Amino acid sequence: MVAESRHSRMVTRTVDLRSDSVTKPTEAMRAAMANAEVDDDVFGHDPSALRLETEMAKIMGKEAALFVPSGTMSNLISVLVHCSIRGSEVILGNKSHIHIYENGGISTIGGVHPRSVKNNEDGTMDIDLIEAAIRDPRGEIVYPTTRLICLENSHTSCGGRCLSVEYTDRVGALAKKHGLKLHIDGARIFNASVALGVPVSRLVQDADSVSVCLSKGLGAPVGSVIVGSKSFVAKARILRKTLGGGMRQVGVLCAAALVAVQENVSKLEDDHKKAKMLAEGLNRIKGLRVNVAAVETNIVYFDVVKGAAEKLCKNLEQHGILIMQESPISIRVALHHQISASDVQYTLSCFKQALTGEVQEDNGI
Ligand SMILES: Cc1ncc(COP(=O)(O)O)c(C=O)c1O
Ligand SMILES: C[C@@H](O)[C@H](N)C(=O)O
Repeated sequence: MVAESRHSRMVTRTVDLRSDSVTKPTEAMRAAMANAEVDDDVFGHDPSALRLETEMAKIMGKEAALFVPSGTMSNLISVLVHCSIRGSEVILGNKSHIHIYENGGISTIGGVHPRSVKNNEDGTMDIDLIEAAIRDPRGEIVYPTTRLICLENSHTSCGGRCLSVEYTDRVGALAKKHGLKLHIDGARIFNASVALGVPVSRLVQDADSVSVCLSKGLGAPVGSVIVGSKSFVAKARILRKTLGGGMRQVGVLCAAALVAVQENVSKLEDDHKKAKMLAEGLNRIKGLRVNVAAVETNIVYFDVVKGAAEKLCKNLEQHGILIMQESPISIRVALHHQISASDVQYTLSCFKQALTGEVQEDNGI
């Protein structure tokens, strides 16, 4: 515990807003892990993995599903299955997680060429710019071959903004028109579904594959799931093994994930409300700038007007507030089911103290 100077409060709690990937397994998840029915999943016999995959395929409205150790691996496998022929190209957002935060794996491991299109502030890419990025087959002597379009919903780097079902359907229609496949990085697709009030299966209806993170807002300790057609998932299973992602008694993890899916989807709306509450509070603090209207789910980006984001993060850490610096002037916070309304109020008081010197006692409730 970091002792504060006598002019301010002792640190009374830790509020971890670095990401929604930081949650700890609940008691129910730990019990499920301890009692999980397991077998060898490489042989396709782990009953808890099969149960989770069956449930996720049903929820997402797809034929099949595959448990994968991480969202990065599930995106990589999905792109590589769709782009299995050398010289393939994928159209994706210039701010997409696949393009920015996955070590360029689709190229360095998969040999797939990325063709980035500018992301708008709302996470979309202009449909006409996507169509313009599709390679003309007549130029095959010099061009890669476009085989896939990737969307991200909700969009992490665009502040957790949601792609509408209408937009997704239009991109799906464009992909079909050109004989392309559509993959959705749905790390937070349940957040988008809840925020839009659209069933998750409808939101991904036109997608040939979806990567769903169980370890983000759903709160599972580990893992993602790929959903798609039976033939797609069969190929994904082989590639998962190739990449070293085939695991043995993985039911221990899948049992926790099943609890997460059953218990935490209903908590996402509350995460969004707390994110909005935090954004509104931060926007009232002199020295911070927040686009409150852009907060649609559990992620909030904001600017430190005087550009001292690193100093502010360090100051807040001394009060037990953990946040993610995005740039010299911007910060990101992500709400999750283990952040209470009281934590939000405590966080706001710590920001206020750090920026204005005003100290408020933490009443701890
Ligand atoms: C949109 C998006 N896709 C994929 C990932 C990768 O997930 P993982 O961290 O499990 O590899 C993340 C990480 O949070 C993400 O935000
Ligand atoms: C930082 C990023 O890679 C991670 N996916 C997150 O949103 O926390």
